[in-house]
Amino acid sequence: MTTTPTEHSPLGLLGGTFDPIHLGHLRLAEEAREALALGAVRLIPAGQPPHREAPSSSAADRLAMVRLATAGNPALEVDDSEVLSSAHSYTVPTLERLRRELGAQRPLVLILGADAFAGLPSWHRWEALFTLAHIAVANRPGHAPHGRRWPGVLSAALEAATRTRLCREPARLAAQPAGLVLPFDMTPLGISASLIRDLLAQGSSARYLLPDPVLDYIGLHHLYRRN
Ligand SMILES: Nc1ncnc2c1ncn2[C@@H]1O[C@H](COP(=O)(O)OP(=O)(O)OP(=O)(O)O)[C@@H](O)[C@H]1O
Ligand SMILES: O=C(O)c1ccc[n+]([C@@H]2O[C@H](COP(=O)([O-])O)[C@@H](O)[C@H]2O)c1
Repeated sequence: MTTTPTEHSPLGLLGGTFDPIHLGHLRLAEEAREALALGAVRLIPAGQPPHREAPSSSAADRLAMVRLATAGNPALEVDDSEVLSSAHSYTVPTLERLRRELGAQRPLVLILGADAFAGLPSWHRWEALFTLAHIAVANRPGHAPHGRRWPGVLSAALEAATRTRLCREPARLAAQPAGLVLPFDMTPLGISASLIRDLLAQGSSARYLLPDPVLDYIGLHHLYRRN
């Protein structure tokens, strides 16, 4: 049985550097929304992402591309708070702000690819994430193993934090505001922003890896060219 999402349904949160946004991100948001009966998914472009080099394109360009990619889909919202801030984009303070905005009871679901999930123990105040949101983890080709293969593969700290929270039934996400970890399967897409940046830097086509309006924006603004 499928449930119709309402404004009280769990809200999905998809953070990313989005340098640039691509179809892997959009299918991740769409498939999470559908599989987990989310009311909407809020995309949160990072301003200054921690734990990686500064993005190639500016915050303003990455935000503009996220807006172009999500235009016309009311189920995809854009949160510009991180990208407009000069502070490092740490996820726990962002979730604390969303909790103040949305209240203590609204189920929030942080959506991560398997690679991002595997790196969680290096995040700022990472254990607080579980008190603020559920975490939904999607498979990603070429990255950390997924779901049933987690035991013995995740770091000991992450496995210990996950063990008692592991959940296989999406309907449970709506019954509490935070605290569950749910692996889910999406169409495997071997698309990454770095692949797209590399293709564009060498003058190759990136068409059909990202939405046409985003590719047009990249061309118009001469982004990701080697020179
Ligand atoms: N093809 C994909 N399949 C599943 N998850 C993805 C995919 N691409 C990105 N994600 C997830 O989206 C989130 C944001 O990713 P990010 O903006 O860093 O994109 P990226 O393609 O990984 O970028 P880069 O190649 O620059 O590292 C992360 O949780 C990441 O795991
Ligand atoms: O809070 C942290 O310490 C932290 C460390 C690494 C990544 N994140 C967030 O995870 C999301 C995906 O990061 P990235 O680097 O894969 O684009 C993005 O929203 C980042 O702000 C957050």
